[in-house]
Order: sequence, then structure tokens, then C-alpha cells
Amino acid sequence: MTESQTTDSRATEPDRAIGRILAAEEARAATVSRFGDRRAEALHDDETSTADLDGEQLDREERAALRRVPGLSTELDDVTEVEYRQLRLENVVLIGVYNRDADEAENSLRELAALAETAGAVVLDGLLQRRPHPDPSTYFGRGKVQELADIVTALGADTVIADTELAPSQRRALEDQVKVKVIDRTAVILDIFSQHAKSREGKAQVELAQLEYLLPRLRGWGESMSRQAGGQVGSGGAGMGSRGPGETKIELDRRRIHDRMAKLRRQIKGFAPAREAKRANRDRFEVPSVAIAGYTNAGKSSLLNRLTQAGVLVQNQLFATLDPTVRRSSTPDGREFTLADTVGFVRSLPTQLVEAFRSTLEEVGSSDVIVHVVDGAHPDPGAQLATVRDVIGEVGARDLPEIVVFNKADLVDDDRRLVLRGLEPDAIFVSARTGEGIDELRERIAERLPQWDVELDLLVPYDRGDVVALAHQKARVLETEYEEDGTRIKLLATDRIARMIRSALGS
Ligand SMILES: Nc1nc2c(ncn2[C@@H]2O[C@H](COP(=O)(O)OP(=O)(O)OP(=O)(O)O)[C@@H](O)[C@H]2O)c(=O)[nH]1
Ligand SMILES: [Mg+2]
Repeated sequence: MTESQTTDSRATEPDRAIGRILAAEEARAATVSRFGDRRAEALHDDETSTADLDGEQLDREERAALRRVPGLSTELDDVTEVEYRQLRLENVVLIGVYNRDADEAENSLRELAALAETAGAVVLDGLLQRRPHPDPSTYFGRGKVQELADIVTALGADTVIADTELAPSQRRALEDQVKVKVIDRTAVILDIFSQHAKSREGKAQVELAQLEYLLPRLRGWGESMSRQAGGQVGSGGAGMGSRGPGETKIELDRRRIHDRMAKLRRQIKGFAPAREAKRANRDRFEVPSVAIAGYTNAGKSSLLNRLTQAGVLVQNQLFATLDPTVRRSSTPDGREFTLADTVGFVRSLPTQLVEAFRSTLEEVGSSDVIVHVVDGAHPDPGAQLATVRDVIGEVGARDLPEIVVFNKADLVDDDRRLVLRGLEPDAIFVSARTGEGIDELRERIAERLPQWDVELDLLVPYDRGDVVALAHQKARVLETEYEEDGTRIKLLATDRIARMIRSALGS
């Protein structure tokens, strides 16, 4: 291992890597912009308010430990944990292609840096190439691929991550020329999800998404790596993008993978009845539901904690929350509602994940109100808003009442507030950290919660016992009379329930 010396210092002192990068500056061509030293700026404020962590503290430590030493006992019995971690921690170079908007591309690459670090890698550099379109065969143009290969060698990087979803053939061609492992944004996000999934349902969902991603990429995944005998990939050859089902199960043939996927789908379906039962229970006791949705790291869990003292894991990490937490809360005038924390969204959220997490996301779709949290201090809040609304639309929740909340107001100055107001005139500014705006948010939620103010007077034909049953189940029946043509029912309902009953009756 000729690399071990440099790898060691980098693993323990990422700062020195930055020095090295700066020193290598001259080697760069002018059309390639770099900002490896400003990485992870998208994640401001590393302070984790420990007061918020209480019962979840252990979970957080566990997660941090798991992050870098996966599968220790089964793969490498003869090295110490420390050596193993140094071997495994990946040193990555990020690459992206853009056409017009350099700022946007830079934000996206910075977010990719945050994602890579969350997955456990050290980011050494980031390179953007301006091009009308990514090269269909190698993503970067031919000349730049060579330049990239030189940079990778100079920095001693062992992985390149492209800020896109690469076609299987692009990935292979790039790998052949750059001589280190190449993965894409989708693989990194899948990797984070697989590290963070905790519940059985979450694990099944992530594995399904990973298999779906891997299936068209099976041929050649390990192949090109084994051709690089003596390359810089750690002896396991694994790491980001190949953890989870990627490593051992990759040898299964397609059919067995298809079988496995079918089984996972059945399993995930099997979780639905429990969720529906909970939902039905909430309906019966007339408890309205509020879902907190928003971009990853916007502060959804912090806000839930602030509103309910829930003690949910808060971390300056992307996708800290994968398993939705539901807590009870109440309005200032004493009405109860449930408040659900949800999985964060990210730009180009892999479609495989949206599919696999559809059941979880549909929880958002079946709530009464959505609190849409946006990080007010993020460089591009408009893009966050749009991304989240896209996903909300995809699960059919576009028409639900939405309260837009700019969080982290403690980091937002007056000028910026004006800009944010321009984006969303009705939004509320809050800070989960200082408590600013929280009372206003409670009031706004109370206003938007469904009111039991719709009165219906229905004549239900005698052959429609189902509608009578529905009325008794979901609404407050005030009067029942048996007339010649059917049952006359007077009832009180919320808007949503009234619509449900009317459409069941076909009126
Ligand atoms: N300054 C400041 N930081 C905040 C505020 N709210 C949350 N944070 C920080 O932002 C980071 C993310 O907070 P989380 O609550 O974990 O965010 P999340 O939206 O649940 O993130 P995911 O579950 O990863 O999608 C943490 O480091 C928090 O401490 C706030 O009002 N002000
Ligand atoms: Mg969270």
C-alpha cells in the first residue's frame, strides 16, 4: 500500500488536504472552476443543540460510528479498527457539467459535497466543466477527462463522484480512463439512505431502491475495477455506492434479484395495513394531522422538537431522519392534532427512492395541513421550494393547505428577509433555535386545521348502507330519520369528510 501514508494524514486531518489542494492550484486549466476548499458550505452552523438530543443521543453516536466502519468483522479480520477506517474512508473528487448558470451548478456541487461527507467521505476537490451537454460517452469532454485523471492522481483520490445520474456506459468509460472508482449522485444518496435506515420498513424500502438502481448496472460493475490491479481502491473495493445490497448480493443473478425485489415489494405492502389502521384510528377520534415536509437539513426535526419536546434526532447531516416520527400537539385554544416529521427532500431525489418511499410520502398526502419548512439561510431557497413542491405534487398532495415556514431566522438579516418575502409573501419566519415565530406558527396551524363546520342534510337510499356507515364512522351524526325513499341524515363534518361522503353518495 504505497498510498497508506498520505491516506492516513488526510483521514485524520482533512485540513491538510485543503492545503495540498491549494498548493496544486497551478495544475488546473482555466475552464475548470474549482472550489474544493469551500466544500460543505451549504451546511451552515455545525452546532447541534445538545438540549434537543436527550434520548436520541445514543442513536446519534451509533450512527457516527457505523458510518466509517461498516462490516468490520466479516471483511477484514486482521486489521485494527483504526487501520480499517483509514483504509475505508474515501477521498473523493466531485465533478459536474453546466451550461449556463454557474452559481446553480456550484450550489449543486456544494450540496453534493455535503452529501458525500454525510456518507463518510472526505472531499478533496470539486471540478465543474462548462459544456452545452454532458458528453454522451464520458460525461466530461475528452480533454477534460485526461485532466481529471491527472488531478485524481495528483491528489491521491480513490473515487470520483459525478453530480448527475450517469448512464451505466458513461460510468464504465469514465472509470476506464480515470482509473479509480466512479459513482454518481444517485449512488451517494442511496448510500446515505442505506446507512440511516433503521426501521424494518425503511430498510426494505432502501434495499428495493438500491436493487432497482443496480439492476441495469450489473454488468461491468465489478469488472472494470478488477482490471485495475494495484489501483487505489481499498482492498475491499467497496464503499460509497456499493454498500448495502451492492457488495455480496451483487453476485446474485438477475433473476434472483428480481425475486428479491418482488419479496421486498410484498413486505412493504404488508406494512400498509398497520399504517392505515393508525390513520383510521386518528380519523375516528377526529384528530387532524399536520405533516412537516421540506428540504433535507431545513430543520424539520428541530421544529418538531420545538413544538412538542419530542427529542427527535437533529443533526447537521443530510437525511438524518428516515423514519417518520408522529407526536401529539395542540392548538393555543386546546384542539389536539398530530404532527409528523418526514423524510427530507433533495434536488434530483432518485426516482427509485421516491417510488420505494411512496407509502411513507403518501402519509404527507393524507394529512390535513402541510407545514413546508425552508432553510431561510440556504443560498437558493427558491430551488428548495420548487423541489419539495414537485415531490408533494407527485404524491398527489398539491391541493392540501400549505404553510410555508422560513426556518433559521436567527441567521437571516433584514435584506434577506425582503428577498424571501418576495418569494413567498405569506410565509412565516421562525427559528427552531431561538423560538422566534413559533407562537405565530402555532396560531397559523390552528387556523388551517379543518373545522367541523360543514352541515350536511342527506337522503340516503336504503340500498346504500355503506354511506350510512361511512357517515357514522367519519362524521358527527346529529339526526337520523327513516323516510319513504331512504334514511335522512343530518350531520356535521369537516370539509374533507363532507366531500368524501358526498362523493360516496354520488352527489
Ligand atoms: N441556526 C439555526 N440552526 C438550526 C435551526 N433549526 C435547525 N438548525 C440546525 O440545522 C441542522 C438540521 O436540523 P434538523 O432538524 O436535523 O433538519 P431536518 O430538516 O430534520 O433534516 P433531515 O432529517 O436530515 O432531512 C441542525 O444542525 C440544526 O441544529 C435554526 O432555527 N437556527
Ligand atoms: Mg430530520
